[in-house]
Amino acid sequence: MFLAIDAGNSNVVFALYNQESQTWTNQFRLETKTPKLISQLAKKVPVYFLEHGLSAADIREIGFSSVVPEVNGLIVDFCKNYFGIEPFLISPTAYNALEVKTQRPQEMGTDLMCNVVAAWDKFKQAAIVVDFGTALTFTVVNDQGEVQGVSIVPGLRTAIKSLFTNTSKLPEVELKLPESAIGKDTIHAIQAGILYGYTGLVQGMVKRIKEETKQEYKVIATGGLSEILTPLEKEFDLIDRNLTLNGLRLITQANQSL
Ligand SMILES: Nc1ncnc2c1ncn2[C@@H]1O[C@H](COP(=O)(O)OP(=O)(O)O)[C@@H](O)[C@H]1O
Ligand SMILES: CC(C)(COP(=O)(O)O)[C@@H](O)C(=O)NCCC(=O)O
Ligand SMILES: [K+]
Repeated sequence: MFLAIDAGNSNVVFALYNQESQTWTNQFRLETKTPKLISQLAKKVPVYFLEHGLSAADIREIGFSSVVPEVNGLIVDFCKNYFGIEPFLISPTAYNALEVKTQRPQEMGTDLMCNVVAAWDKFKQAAIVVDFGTALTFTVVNDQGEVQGVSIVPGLRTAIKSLFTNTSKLPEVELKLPESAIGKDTIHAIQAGILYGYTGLVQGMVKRIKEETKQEYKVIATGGLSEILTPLEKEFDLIDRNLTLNGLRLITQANQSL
């Protein structure tokens, strides 16, 4: 089995891929925060394997994407100790098939690179990948398979947290779309502002990118919060939570023989 490890700013996702059935068979998340991650790696991973009838020896190869360099050492050491495997750490330039046409290709988050590699593999067309993670990102690939660049705003939960931490009276609210854009109490006011506001933000960004580049795109959503903004459903050609994992697999595959 192939193991994909995707370290984002909120969660480290572990996902197991069965090459014979070509499916992701198992998936679990740990919290990225470092003190918690150390104990979670040591406890939750072995327990998960045990509970699901899996053995560390089932894992033949590991692909690792991280946008949180602080945790890389911990995860690499864990992989060496528990699986006896040195993971393949993805870099933004690890996938030669897609050229990164930005000023500093090395700066681009490897999760975003995984996203566009998976999008290109699926559609072979110009695409905008919208990733609803800790950050909300738009990554653009043109019809030649060239990565054009990225736009970044605070993610939905990050935006709600920032209101809560920067004000005296605003609570942290649930990510739930209210019926009206006009709030009738504080909780609804925040939900209305964030959820309808972000709906407009995503629509506006997609429109702006299309206008600037005079091109049509497949628009693909991914990330843990990709299904919260239900009014956006018609904007997306595809919502695929496994997009990053699929890209991680394709990049690892292109670099080593799976
Ligand atoms: N299956 C899920 N259901 C609900 N919330 C989720 C789920 N998966 C992730 N989330 C939440 O979505 C947010 C973004 O997650 P994710 O896309 O994994 O972010 P990152 O890549 O930045 O770690 C986090 O707050 C996470 O807890
Ligand atoms: C933009 C991101 C913070 C998104 O991270 P995530 O929300 O998945 O945790 C990450 O891809 C990152 O740190 N990128 C580096 C900057 C760049 O892509 O240009
Ligand atoms: K991510």
